[in-house]
Amino acid sequence: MSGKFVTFEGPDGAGKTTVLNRLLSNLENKLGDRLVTSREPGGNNIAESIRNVILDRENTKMDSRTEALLYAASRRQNIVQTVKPALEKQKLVICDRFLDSSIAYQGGGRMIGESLVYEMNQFATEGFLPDLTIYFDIPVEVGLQRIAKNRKSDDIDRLDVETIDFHKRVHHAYQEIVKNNPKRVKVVDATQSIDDVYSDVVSIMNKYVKKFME
Ligand SMILES: Nc1ncnc2c1ncn2[C@@H]1O[C@H](COP(=O)(O)OP(=O)(O)O)[C@@H](O)[C@H]1O
Ligand SMILES: Cc1cn([C@H]2C[C@H](O)[C@@H](COP(=O)(O)OP(=O)(O)O)O2)c(=O)[nH]c1=O
Repeated sequence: MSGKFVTFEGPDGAGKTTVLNRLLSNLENKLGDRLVTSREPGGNNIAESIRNVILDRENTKMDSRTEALLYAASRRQNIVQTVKPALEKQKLVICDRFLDSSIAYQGGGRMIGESLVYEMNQFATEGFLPDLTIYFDIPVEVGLQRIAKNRKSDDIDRLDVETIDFHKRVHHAYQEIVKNNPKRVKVVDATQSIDDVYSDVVSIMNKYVKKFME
């Protein structure tokens, strides 16, 4: 497979979606159908159906391990149906969140434990990892303030109502992922202006997935 698989990671409110949308609209012109985008949970019909179950505000009784399994199921479908077929056709695949989100949110946030969540996900991923992960680094409070400032109340999902401690555990788990995967995970300072974050992301892409950026 000589395509490239790039994932965006970070706490809620870090600005991933904002920067990703800008990047994608620029890359679409250049790459056309050599660019494939996805997101987790979701990315195709089956995985989007799983997403709706996970994020449904009515599902207050969802057990942490049920949730972790559903994320892994969505991931499996994303890999098999969307990501790998595109990589086999030498495309660039950019995905909003991937395995690191499960390690951080279910492993850290929900306290299942990072290594247990990692092990469980091996069934879904068979060891498959991104070529490059761009991590949006931001203090928990700043991310949450951004969300609070900009979101309408009917836009709030089950995970947005988690406690500050939950988000701090997620953040801490992400820091560990960054520390333990220096080759794969590149960090951007997400507290900067949108323009500066965007330009840092483009610099990283220019360096690590050069052939799609020229
Ligand atoms: N660099 C930035 N500075 C200030 N506000 C930002 C920045 N990036 C994003 N935002 C705003 O913060 C909110 C969350 O951004 P979003 O891109 O949805 O984050 P994420 O997808 O990481 O959860 C949005 O309302 C967005 O307009
Ligand atoms: C992929 C994934 C996401 N999540 C969470 C992180 C987000 O809060 C939520 C996805 O919702 P989404 O609205 O896509 O959030 P964002 O714009 O911040 O990416 O799901 C997990 O808890 N585990 C996972 O494995």
